[in-house]
Amino acid sequence: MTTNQFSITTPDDWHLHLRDGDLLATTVPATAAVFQRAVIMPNLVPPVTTVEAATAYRERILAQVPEGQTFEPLMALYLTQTTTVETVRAAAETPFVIGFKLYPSGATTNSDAGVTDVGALGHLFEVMAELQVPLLVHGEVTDGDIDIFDREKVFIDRHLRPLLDRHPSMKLVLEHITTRDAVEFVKSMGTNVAATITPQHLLMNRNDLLVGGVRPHNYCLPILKRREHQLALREAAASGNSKFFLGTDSAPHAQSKKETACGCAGCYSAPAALPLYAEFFDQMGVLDKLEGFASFYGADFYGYPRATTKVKLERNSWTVPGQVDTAVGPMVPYWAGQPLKWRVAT
Ligand SMILES: NC(=O)N[C@@H](CC(=O)O)C(=O)O
Ligand SMILES: [Zn+2]
Ligand SMILES: [Zn+2]
Repeated sequence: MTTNQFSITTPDDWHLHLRDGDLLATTVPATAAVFQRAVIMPNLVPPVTTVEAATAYRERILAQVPEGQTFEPLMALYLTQTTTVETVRAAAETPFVIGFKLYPSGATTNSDAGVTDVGALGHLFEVMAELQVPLLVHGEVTDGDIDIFDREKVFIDRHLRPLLDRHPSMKLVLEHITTRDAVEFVKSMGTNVAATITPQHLLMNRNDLLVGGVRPHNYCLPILKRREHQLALREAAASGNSKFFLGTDSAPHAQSKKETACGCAGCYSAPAALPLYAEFFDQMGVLDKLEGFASFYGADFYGYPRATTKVKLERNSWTVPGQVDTAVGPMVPYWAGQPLKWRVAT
């Protein structure tokens, strides 16, 4: 690798929100420009709960892929209290359905239809484990008496440990991890348990949310944690441990919905996703570890072939735009107005 440019296998984004309707004209090209595949989150209104709904949503996404690009959306189905075993079996038979997403009800954006009683879904988990259908988890409890900074750790202890005790072969991805507790939990489990990490949780901690004024564009869920947790995530990603891989959790909301008295959670990182991760690996002095994290470990975990094309990164500083115009109004991307050292060469 030379110091000023290098190529990696085309990466995949294992956790992405594209939304729907007119916004797809912005979000799909932004990700398709750099990523080969992405796991498309199902938290639409209404949520994507069936193979039929996922098939229709996937068609709407594919209609926005620019000419000449080969972007592949992998659809996650929204797990609810009334998901049936037949739907699990149908998911297993549909190649572009990657698995089920578990949102605790009320935990995050558009999660009202989420799970209220994890313990009552054992019959589904049994079939998922048997058929090796992955379970993707937003790991936070929602109880009003649990502090927002403790919600991930409590979810792991209260729900994930018992779930994996009962279904030890379950293929499970703990999404957008934010704590040392999550890093240690994932490391302590077998190769069937992995985690995604976002750029914001690698590059920031809660000071970046709250010091010197509240910064709504750094507000996402699970919320940024204290620095000690950030350091544990940085160590995990930079170590080259294949249990930890790229999932941006790019989650666009209109500027007017972020800069308001009760702002939405989510960072729109897609316009700068790969340069943001490159910034992190560069900070750690391990740019050579970017490719495994971004392009190999997720594909290997899920059992997809690694991409066969490459993308080139060059050291050529640029500034993330302050605003992106979309059909639903302006959006402020994550890292807006700040410099990044690396860019994707076109
Ligand atoms: N991460 C977020 O803060 N928001 C996501 C939902 C999610 O991934 O929890 C969104 O859909 O806006
Ligand atoms: Zn989430
Ligand atoms: Zn998400």
